[in-house]
Amino acid sequence: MSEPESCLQEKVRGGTKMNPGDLFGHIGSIVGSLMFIWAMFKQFFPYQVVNQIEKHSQRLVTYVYPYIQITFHEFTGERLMRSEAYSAIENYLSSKASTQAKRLKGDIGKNNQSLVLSMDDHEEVSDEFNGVKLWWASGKHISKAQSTVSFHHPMSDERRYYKLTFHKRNRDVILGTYLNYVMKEGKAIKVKNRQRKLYTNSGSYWSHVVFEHPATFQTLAMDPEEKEMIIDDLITFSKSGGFYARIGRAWKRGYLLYGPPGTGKSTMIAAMANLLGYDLYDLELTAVKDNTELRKLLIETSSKSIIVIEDIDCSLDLTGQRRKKKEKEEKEQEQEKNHTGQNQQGMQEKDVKSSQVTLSGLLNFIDGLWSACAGERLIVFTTNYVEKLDPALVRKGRMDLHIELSYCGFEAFKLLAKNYLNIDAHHLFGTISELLKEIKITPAEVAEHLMPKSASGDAEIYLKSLIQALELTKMQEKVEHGPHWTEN
Ligand SMILES: Nc1ncnc2c1ncn2[C@@H]1O[C@H](COP(=O)(O)OP(=O)(O)OP(=O)(O)O)[C@@H](O)[C@H]1O
Repeated sequence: MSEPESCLQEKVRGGTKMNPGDLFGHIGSIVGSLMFIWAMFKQFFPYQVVNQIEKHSQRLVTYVYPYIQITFHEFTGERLMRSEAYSAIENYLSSKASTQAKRLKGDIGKNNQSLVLSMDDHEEVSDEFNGVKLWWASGKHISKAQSTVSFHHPMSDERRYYKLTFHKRNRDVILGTYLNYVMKEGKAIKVKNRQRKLYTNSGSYWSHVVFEHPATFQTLAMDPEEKEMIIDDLITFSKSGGFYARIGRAWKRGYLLYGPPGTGKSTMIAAMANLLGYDLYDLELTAVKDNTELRKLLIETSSKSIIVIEDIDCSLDLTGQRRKKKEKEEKEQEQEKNHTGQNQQGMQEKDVKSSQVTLSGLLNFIDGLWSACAGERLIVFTTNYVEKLDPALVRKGRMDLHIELSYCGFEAFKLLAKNYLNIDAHHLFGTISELLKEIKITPAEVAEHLMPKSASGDAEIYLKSLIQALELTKMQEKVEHGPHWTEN
């Protein structure tokens, strides 16, 4: 028999297009009818003849219909839950549908921005896996029994399905690997397209909004090599589920971002979330009462998420209880000296005790319980003062990567100029390059100068404004450091 493609050519019968699923279904029903007739009449034939006929008819059936079909229904179970397999297949087929199917269905995606296309009912697309060709057809049953009952819900009696057709010689490949592959890919596409969320905690409860920060690594101004290294690290992490499972470690990674305010720490976190398609949990530690609440919050975070604790040095008494004790003693001495300050003192004490989350509570969670949570998670701490942090918090293994975000260098400036002014070169770049070698300015400040103030603004105006600011800072520093101050 020739390859199935020839059978699968569009057939127009009585004006309706026939897909391979229908075609094979049709052949199947003819074969079924013949079998039925044979069952009725075979008693009139001698035993040997029956044996011979059955042997040959079996061969004939196999010869005529060498394909296997698997149907995946949209709704399954008694409560008609939407099948995960169906939705994974739908996602998997969406890209194939847009290039192959002649009739497509369009819908607005969950992020309300992109149009999502899928194949319309009774359409068909082909696929190839390890050299094996197969076909997916979409279809729908309309239940007649329900159509009168569900008058108010005209769509509720439609049952959609996908039908997979493949040659029986490929059974092992399809059932063994292909279907797993489709499920995995389909779920990955779903994760990529899902609407991501930004969670924040008030006390021990998370609330969320849609996360739509536009930052990407492309727009993040920093040393290009370091940026490449970070992107590599993140992508490697996100693909290393198998590796972490094999070595028996929790699939987590810790990042410490440090640097002065306005150097892009928060922007980088948003870029990380956008790169990996993860949700963001912005954990406000000062709002968490104690370690029990902290544990509850962290356990509730979902897989594929970044948990962020910003300004960790301000959120936690990082030098442990000792400093607290010392402060308390000092305050007590002061209190003894000054009885009139009693009320105020009480209030300050209350502040110190308002959050009883401790460093050890946080570390215990990162090292211990955390490991029991399935799925991948990044934990990111940020600080403006890395030197203030307790070494226990930042030691390797807990914080796998320490990333310094620093003042704006010339490379970072060029990227900002490209982003904000859409220029790659300018005669003032040389002056700026020289000034940036001497003056510390944050990318946030540079961005402020380059931000177009009018629709017709000339790039030169903004670059000159930046040069002015840099020269002013240079003069101020000279004044502050006296006449002997030398530029470094
Ligand atoms: N490296 C950078 N690349 C591009 N834009 C930047 C960068 N750094 C800062 N910016 C701009 O400055 C603004 C403030 O930056 P951001 O909040 O990321 O800094 P930060 O280091 O997190 O500051 P803080 O320590 O005060 O939280 C951002 O909205 C962004 O537009």
